[in-house]
Amino acid sequence: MSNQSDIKLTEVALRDGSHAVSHQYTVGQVTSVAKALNEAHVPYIEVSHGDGLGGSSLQYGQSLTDELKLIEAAVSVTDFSKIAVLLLPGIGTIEDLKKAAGLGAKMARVATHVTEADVSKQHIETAKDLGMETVGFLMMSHMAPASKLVEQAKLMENYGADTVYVVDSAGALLPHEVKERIAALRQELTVNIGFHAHNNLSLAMGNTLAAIEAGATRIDGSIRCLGAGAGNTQTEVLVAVLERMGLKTGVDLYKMMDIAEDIVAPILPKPQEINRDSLTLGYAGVYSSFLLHANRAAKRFNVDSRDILVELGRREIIGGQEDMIIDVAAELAKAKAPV
Ligand SMILES: C[C@H](O)CC(=O)C(=O)O
Ligand SMILES: [Mn+2]
Repeated sequence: MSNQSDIKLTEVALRDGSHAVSHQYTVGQVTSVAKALNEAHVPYIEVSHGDGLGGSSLQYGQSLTDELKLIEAAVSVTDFSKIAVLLLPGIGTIEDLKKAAGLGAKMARVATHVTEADVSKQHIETAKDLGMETVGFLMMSHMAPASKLVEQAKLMENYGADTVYVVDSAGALLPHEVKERIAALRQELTVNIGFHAHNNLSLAMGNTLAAIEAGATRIDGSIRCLGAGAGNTQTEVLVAVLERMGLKTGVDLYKMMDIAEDIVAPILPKPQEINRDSLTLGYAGVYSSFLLHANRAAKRFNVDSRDILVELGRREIIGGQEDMIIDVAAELAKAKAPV
């Protein structure tokens, strides 16, 4: 196991978890969660629409509250934790980034599909100019071999990313595949390497430990598993596991347990669990944030959401192609209609 004792956690419930609450976060909820996470000394708290800045739309899901208000609220109650924002070029813009920085966001995480890192250049460079810490976030990392990931990660490193993440958006990676990817990045890059898991195959914790063993020092978690699909690596559990391993996070375990139980659990519309739909995301290799949309399409077209997800996986549909969920559901409905 790595002898690194400085694992820096980013809590993503107020961003990735936005999918799980159908993008309905209120200022009150974000304020109470961010304030408590700050008191627990979580280094980074990500706040944005689930699909990043500018994500509120019919295509990605409309937010109840303007995300800039949520960012402002989180910044106003944090004096230890740094507020991070996610930006997917093409969904969010440089202007969105400037507004978030103006409100006090200190970290920009620029996310692209695993083979499209070149579109992150101007966003990473602008974030640097704004004085933000920068992260390159390579989504759907199961869709590319380690050699491709290295090539793409190097682009982000050259643009000025301080950290590059392997992002298992579908929760489809197996531990040996995580290890191979992180080890390759660790060998070829000089910047920090991070890992973001989804628990759809119940592998988020195992994969996270594999990533740490291979050299990752920046890890994402969602408290009470409040993330897309079956959620991410459960942050409070990770803090406990790392402490048992002698790896320091600086995060207060008891406080995290209390936040999970007393503040986050009451926010959840239903407990975060691996059910037939989230399991299918991991099994079929589908972007976790598609779950909400696939469920809605399944109801609308009276088809099995698993069939939609498996077909999306077969077609290798990726983030940004959410309109294909409706197409696939309509096609499945047509195929099963009596002639
Ligand atoms: C926009 C995505 O939801 C980012 C993410 O958390 C992932 O790919 O996983
Ligand atoms: Mn995610």
